[in-house]
Amino acid sequence: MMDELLKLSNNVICQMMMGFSYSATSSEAVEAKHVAREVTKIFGEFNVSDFVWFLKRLDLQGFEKRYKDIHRRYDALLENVISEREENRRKGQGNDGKGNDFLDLLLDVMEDEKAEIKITRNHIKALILVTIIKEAFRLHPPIPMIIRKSNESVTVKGYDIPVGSMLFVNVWSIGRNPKYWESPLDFNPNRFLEGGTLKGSLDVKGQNFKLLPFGTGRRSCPGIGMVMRQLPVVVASLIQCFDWNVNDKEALNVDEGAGLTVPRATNLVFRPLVRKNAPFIV
Ligand code: HEM
Repeated sequence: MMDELLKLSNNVICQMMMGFSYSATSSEAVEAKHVAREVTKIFGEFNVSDFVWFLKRLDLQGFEKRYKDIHRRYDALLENVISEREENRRKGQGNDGKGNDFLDLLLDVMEDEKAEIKITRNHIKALILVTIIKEAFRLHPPIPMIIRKSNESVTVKGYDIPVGSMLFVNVWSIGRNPKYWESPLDFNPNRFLEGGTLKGSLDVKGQNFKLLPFGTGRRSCPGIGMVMRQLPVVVASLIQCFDWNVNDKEALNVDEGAGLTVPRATNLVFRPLVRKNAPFIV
């Protein structure tokens, strides 16, 4: 995923991470780094209330207070990004107020009273965090095949599948199939906003069979909730704290080699340099 982001090569976190440009101040960079660290920390901590049933309603370790605090601080960072763009749109700076990038597109929909589906600021905050991630999962699902065994004989589209057959569902190929995706090889997070609205917006929870990075059904990935919360934070931190220099342009080739976990065809070797306005290492 990093290599897709690097293709868009820009030093500004939001341009790469979220598909729009925004220059974080150094205090925002520090705050983003602290929030990211707190999220990764809290995920790994043992919560006694998860294991002792009669303690379930008691928050003995103060997790709830911390979750709320992280949420508030995260929200404040995103709020800055959105309100600065709204201010620029009002002043007519940078663009003509019509969707130039992903954030403009979302604001256009939010401001459009006639839009078929209403979106709020909270929708925008959620969307700017997950939509790039979804597109990377479509093109490069970390687990390219899901496997099932038929428990009865069935016929699917004229193919007889006897009971007990091993079935391999090629998630990687579905994500690149032009029958389901327009220009499937283009990296384009906007595709998750069909026609500039949220209509038909896909999630990755296994209900939309053309996008199955976490599988589907009873055996789908139980880690999905954790991944979809942590991944944006981890990727954002890596991008925000470092400039990623690459000497060999060939290393940016995103082709994949053979293997169960879709390894890269060419090794990706970076030289990370700490960014001046984000002087902390995650
Ligand atoms: C980018 C991160 C991840 C991806 C793309 C991913 C994807 C998948 C996929 C495709 C499956 C098979 C689903 C199916 O057969 O329908 C799976 C299963 C599973 N995943 Fe993940 N996973 C990720 C992270 C995690 C994490 C963080 C955890 C644990 C905290 C986890 C735990 C599991 C387990 C236990 C299964 C087996 C479920 C079962 O067989 O019932 N995964 N994952």
